[in-house]
Amino acid sequence: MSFRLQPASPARPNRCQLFGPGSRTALFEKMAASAADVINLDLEDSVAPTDKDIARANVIQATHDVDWGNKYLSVRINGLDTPYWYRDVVDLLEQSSERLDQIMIPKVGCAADIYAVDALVTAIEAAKGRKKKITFEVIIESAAGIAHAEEIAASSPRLQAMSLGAADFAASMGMQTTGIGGTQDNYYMLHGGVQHWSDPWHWAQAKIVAAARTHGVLPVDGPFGDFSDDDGFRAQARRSAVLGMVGKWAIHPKQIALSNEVFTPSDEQVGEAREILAAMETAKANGEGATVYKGRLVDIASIKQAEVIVSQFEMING
Ligand SMILES: CCC(=O)SCCNC(=O)CCNC(=O)[C@H](O)C(C)(C)COP(=O)(O)OP(=O)(O)OC[C@H]1O[C@@H](n2cnc3c(N)ncnc32)[C@H](O)[C@@H]1OP(=O)(O)O
Ligand SMILES: O=CC(=O)O
Ligand SMILES: [Mg+2]
Repeated sequence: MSFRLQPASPARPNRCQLFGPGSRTALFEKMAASAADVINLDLEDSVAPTDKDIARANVIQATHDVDWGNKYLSVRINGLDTPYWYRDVVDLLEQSSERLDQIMIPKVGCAADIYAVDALVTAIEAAKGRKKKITFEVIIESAAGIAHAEEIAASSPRLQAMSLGAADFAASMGMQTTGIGGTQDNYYMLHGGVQHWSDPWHWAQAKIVAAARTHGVLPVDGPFGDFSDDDGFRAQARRSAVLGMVGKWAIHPKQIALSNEVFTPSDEQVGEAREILAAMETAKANGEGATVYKGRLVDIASIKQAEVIVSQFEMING
């Protein structure tokens, strides 16, 4: 381990982030009643330019009127390349209730983007005497964003989560696809004349996980567009979970249960992790750093691996 210890990530469940357009107020109560851990009310790409003002007003009103229960409540503002974002921040910070937890900043390309939003948020919080410090989450969804993922992850103590936005990412990278996440037909290797599909999102996810974990930020997988494809969603989410991501977006309510299922360690995983911890307790009592569990090596690193699973499970189950 480096002299500088890896900071802990925020200890709150983030298995599913449910999105809904700020212009569709009829969805707000349904979102609040859902089983998602995080709610993302959107002012950005699911809202038409003509509806930006009304969506902003709706979302602010909903921070006062809707009972969001124990949800982590986040609002996605517009990108810093638009004329809308400053008004989003000013109105949200001046007019929303203290129920607002977080702002999601899309299309982040460098640490200075976060600095600019942080400066504005900090000034308004002070001016309005807001008691709760708003947290940030970012979307990495451009070539610049992925190139600068680490400096972005380090950019502000407000930053809690970093998502991969597969749709804008694909566009920015010039990827030849209209798919939002998931298997891409043309991304395969040939072996003995047989096609083997690979995962074009993998390297970006891995880069986000490393950047986020280095700075104590939660890495999150973004949208999976085909909400008719439960198995495809599950497969993508399972790969993300194995890579170290803590959750995934839902762009339709039917994806919530799938996400919660994948990002909650199963009884079997937790049972095995606890057995490994017990095996290592016995090893320690015997003065050993390594031992055998079910025919395989476990050692002091295995304790940390097992603790990841047990602590995820315990955090989710209170
Ligand atoms: C891709 C890049 C990104 O930026 S993704 C993030 C931004 N996008 C979004 O926020 C889109 C979020 N999703 C939606 O707007 C809708 O779910 C879309 C995909 C348009 C589908 O809506 P709709 O045609 O109403 O779906 P449906 O008839 O199958 O709905 C079934 C029941 O579920 C409800 N529902 C729908 N969407 C949500 C939602 N996001 N949150 C909570 N509830 C939702 C519908 O109202 C419907 O309810 P009911 O059964 O009639 O009571
Ligand atoms: O904002 C999300 C995306 O996939 O683009
Ligand atoms: Mg996007």
